[in-house]
Amino acid sequence: MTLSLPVSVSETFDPRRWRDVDGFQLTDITYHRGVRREFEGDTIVSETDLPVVRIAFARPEVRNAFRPETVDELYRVLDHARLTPDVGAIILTGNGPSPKDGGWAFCSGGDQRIRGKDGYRYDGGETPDEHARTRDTINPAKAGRLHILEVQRLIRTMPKVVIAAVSGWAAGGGHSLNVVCDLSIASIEHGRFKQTDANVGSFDGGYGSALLARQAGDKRAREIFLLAREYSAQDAAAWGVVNEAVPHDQLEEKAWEYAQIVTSKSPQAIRMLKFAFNLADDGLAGQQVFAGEATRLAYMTDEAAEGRDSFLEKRDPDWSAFPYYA
Ligand SMILES: CC(C)(COP(=O)(O)OP(=O)(O)OC[C@H]1O[C@@H](n2cnc3c(N)ncnc32)[C@H](O)[C@@H]1OP(=O)(O)O)[C@@H](O)C(=O)NCCC(=O)NCCSC(=O)c1cc(O)c2ccccc2c1O
Repeated sequence: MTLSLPVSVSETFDPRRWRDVDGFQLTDITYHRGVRREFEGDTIVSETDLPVVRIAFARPEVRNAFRPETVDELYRVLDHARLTPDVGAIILTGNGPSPKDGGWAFCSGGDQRIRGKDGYRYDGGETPDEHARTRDTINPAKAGRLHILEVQRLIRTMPKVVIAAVSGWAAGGGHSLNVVCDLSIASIEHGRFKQTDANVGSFDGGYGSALLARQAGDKRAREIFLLAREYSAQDAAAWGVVNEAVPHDQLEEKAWEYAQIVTSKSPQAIRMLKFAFNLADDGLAGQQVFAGEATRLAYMTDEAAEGRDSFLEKRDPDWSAFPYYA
């Protein structure tokens, strides 16, 4: 098999670092697996998978706004990453720039052109030009969707670290996505933040606002939502909404570095830490996720094996080897 570099999907994308992930028909999202390649001259002689994937919004013409199809694809690839046992870190970013005006975006939230009364609508239009799609071409038989919230929950509860690389605008539901990621890096030149929900009659009253208050403090979070003013990547770093602001041409390099560091650590320790950070804010749902990992750890002990074996062997369990620790 001849090995080759993937097609470039963004000015920030380094094809030498990534391979396409097979088996997906994607239009609104791109999905790549990190690799280490060895070359002989220009020829790739070997390719080894690394424990990181890159997932990106691919609608730069509309500042990477999401429609239901985008959310479906995003959920599918995130869940694939979650289920891939040798992947430990996910970089979430926005491809760009826009071919229309050169603007950059991480994600500008729900696509307002296809917002119905009950949520965002699948496009039932026949037109091949997706940018000509309007509310008039919406298939009324399809239910309105707000399922970006399901994506938020998946990011929050997956036992892997999700790193936002904010390549441009993080607005509305895109702002909330950055908030819910575990770690964030923003482009100094193009990273811009604005929580526009109240401008368009929307409100993320869940993670998007509550976690923001955790990160930036209550008054600042109220300011961000209630005044809906633009703020910079440097402000975002100073306020705790991102971990670092870096030059645009180093954005994905820095995200890659974070991913390499995270995946050099103990997978068990990383998932226990992520779930421990979530636990208090996520209430019983957070306790359930954390406790699930504790159960997995317990299953690995001889004590738990004795419980299972005694049942299967139809005998009383012998707990004598297992002390009541103080
Ligand atoms: C993001 C901007 C501040 C960028 O401004 P800029 O001046 O750089 O660019 P333009 O405004 O000229 O945009 C270029 C081009 O893109 C189109 N576009 C941008 N954003 C969207 C969008 N969200 N939907 C549709 N189209 C968009 C824009 O119209 C231009 O197209 P042309 O054809 O004219 O070239 C600025 O663009 C902006 O403010 N965008 C809107 C941000 C916004 O309000 N987003 C929605 C917030 S609500 C939301 O996301 C949301 C979704 C959910 O599913 C929820 C579920 C449950 C609870 C809450 C939810 C929620 O809040």
